[in-house]
Amino acid sequence: MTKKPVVIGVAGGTGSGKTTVANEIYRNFIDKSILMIEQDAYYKDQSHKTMEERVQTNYDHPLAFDNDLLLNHLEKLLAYESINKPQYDYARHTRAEEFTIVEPKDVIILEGILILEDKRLRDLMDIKLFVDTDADIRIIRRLVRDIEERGRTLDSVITQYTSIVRPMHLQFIEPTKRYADVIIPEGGQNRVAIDLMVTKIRTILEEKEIL
Ligand SMILES: Nc1ncnc2c1ncn2[C@@H]1O[C@H](COP(=O)(O)OP(=O)(O)O)[C@@H](O)[C@H]1O
Ligand SMILES: Nc1ccn([C@@H]2O[C@H](COP(=O)(O)O)[C@@H](O)[C@H]2O)c(=O)n1
Repeated sequence: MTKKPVVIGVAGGTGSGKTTVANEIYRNFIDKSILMIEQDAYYKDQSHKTMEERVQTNYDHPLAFDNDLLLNHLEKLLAYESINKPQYDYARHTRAEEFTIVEPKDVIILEGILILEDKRLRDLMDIKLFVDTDADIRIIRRLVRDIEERGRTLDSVITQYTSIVRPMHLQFIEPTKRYADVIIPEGGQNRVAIDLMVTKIRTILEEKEIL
């Protein structure tokens, strides 16, 4: 059997706990070969646009992402080739000049709001997870995070959430739950779900004769 990495997709709404879940899984394999790819790193480059134009972008629509590049990078990692992963700057709403060189690993965690929306990405995943957290909790988490870490103001988070994030979530993100193999309520605090996932990933690695 040809050796091929295991791909775990972690989807869910903004603030649902995707990154926390992905980090928890990652932590359990730190001794093994594991890497993380954030779909956010593949937001389309907007360096040619003015700041005023960038602020108007709908970042919760499938077309905001360069999924062709993401797909190309995943295919390389699946062939055990390294990639130059883009870096994203939330405050400037565009890609940074620098790249991160990512070396191939046996387990790939792909995390992002719309990773289950694109069939090409879904088809590469061995396990598809959807982190399901109530909208009121998600907006509270997002408010705190975006102001502390992503350079946004209270006003901009509220306006963006009501006019774009919420409607896009209902139209594009929530419906992808149907593609998930496992729905994880409450994200990173859900120890049972994390442990089950880690066990399942180990089983797949054994089946693929990677472990
Ligand atoms: N179960 C939890 N309880 C409290 N805070 C949490 C929990 N899960 C995540 N957070 C916090 O909420 C914010 C968003 O979580 P994160 O995992 O980044 O979500 P996502 O990647 O889905 O946007 C972060 O600041 C994180 O520390
Ligand atoms: N320039 C940007 C780019 C993205 N966003 C928001 O990020 C959210 C996705 O990231 P999570 O970690 O929350 O999953 C998404 O809802 C975008 O609205 C942004 O505000 N500005």
